[in-house]
Amino acid sequence: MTSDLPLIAVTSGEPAGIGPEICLALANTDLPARIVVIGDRELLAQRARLIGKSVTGLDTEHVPLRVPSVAGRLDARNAPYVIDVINCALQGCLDGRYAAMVTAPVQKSIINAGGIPFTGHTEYLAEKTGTPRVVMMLAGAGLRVAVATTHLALKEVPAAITQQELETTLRIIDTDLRNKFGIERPRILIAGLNPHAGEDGHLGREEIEIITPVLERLRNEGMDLVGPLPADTLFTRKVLAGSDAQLAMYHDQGLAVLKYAAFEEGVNITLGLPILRTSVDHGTALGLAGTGRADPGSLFAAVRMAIEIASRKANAKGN
Ligand SMILES: NC(=O)C1=CN([C@@H]2O[C@H](COP(=O)(O)OP(=O)(O)OC[C@H]3O[C@@H](n4cnc5c(N)ncnc54)[C@H](O)[C@@H]3O)[C@@H](O)[C@H]2O)C=CC1
Ligand SMILES: NCC(=O)COP(=O)(O)O
Repeated sequence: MTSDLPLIAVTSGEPAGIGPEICLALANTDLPARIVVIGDRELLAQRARLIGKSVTGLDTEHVPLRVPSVAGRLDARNAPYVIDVINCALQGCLDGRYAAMVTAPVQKSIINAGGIPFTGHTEYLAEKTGTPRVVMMLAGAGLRVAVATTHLALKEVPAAITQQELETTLRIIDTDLRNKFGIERPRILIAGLNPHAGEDGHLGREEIEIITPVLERLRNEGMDLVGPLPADTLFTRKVLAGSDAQLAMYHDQGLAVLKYAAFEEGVNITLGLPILRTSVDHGTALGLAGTGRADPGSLFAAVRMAIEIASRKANAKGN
């Protein structure tokens, strides 16, 4: 029955990017959900005409652009529009109208240029929902790569990895792998921060002073944690075998591997939020906007993951 299907909001993202046109691929799909694309209806129709597609069969919730948008050309005057779209989906999730929100990419720099401080959906949704700590995790090609720090200048990373932050991060990953992914006792591999995981303290002491004490504490509580492991070999097939997730210490340490292995099907999920949010793994690809050549594979994977988790949650409630 149609009414039993989860209602999923998809934000169309930066209007000048590929977000609006990859959302068009969600029209008339046979996915087990009702999909609602949030964005400016005329923008979606215009982008459809540009790439020879149609908006017929696409359910939408209209949020008006501030100024008309041209594919590939950023305009800071539309920064509040991008935020309106995210807020609309978030409010729908908080009200219980939407089972999940799936986000198309935004251009972080132009939101800031528009006068709105913004580092990413991850941090924005955490702040708006009053969640002190969330975790970014990207999944694809059999990997689930979480990061201990998100959008941070590299020189600020070591100071951000404290025992308390790391412990909270691992607890969130463990809890969400159980609750969202149905993994009974997740095995998590943890990367070191320094080359060779610090080489016994000769190449940095974060492994000895921060990471190892946290892992020992949480192992004593029963968590299945392996590490700290040298990051350069953590992602080799033999080391990965049997693991359910991998924790990198910073953005590019983990996400470069994930994107190499699974760019066309990668899904970004924010763990620890009171609502369910998944996302594409790619950015706004301005150079492709309006060409019709953008691959919607990651968006479909993000929608599928949202449906699976929402359905698992609904079934657990029903039991
Ligand atoms: N979830 C989000 O909102 C995300 C936003 N971004 C933002 O996107 C902007 C651009 O970031 P970049 O680093 O240039 O990464 P990007 O992912 O936009 O582009 C990297 C390369 O991948 C290609 N590409 C990206 N998506 C594609 C698709 N669906 N099909 C075919 N080819 C695709 C692009 O043409 C480019 O060659 C930045 O402002 C960044 O912050 C980046 C990642 C995620
Ligand atoms: N590289 C992943 C990324 O930048 C995603 O950011 P967010 O907007 O999901 O926080």
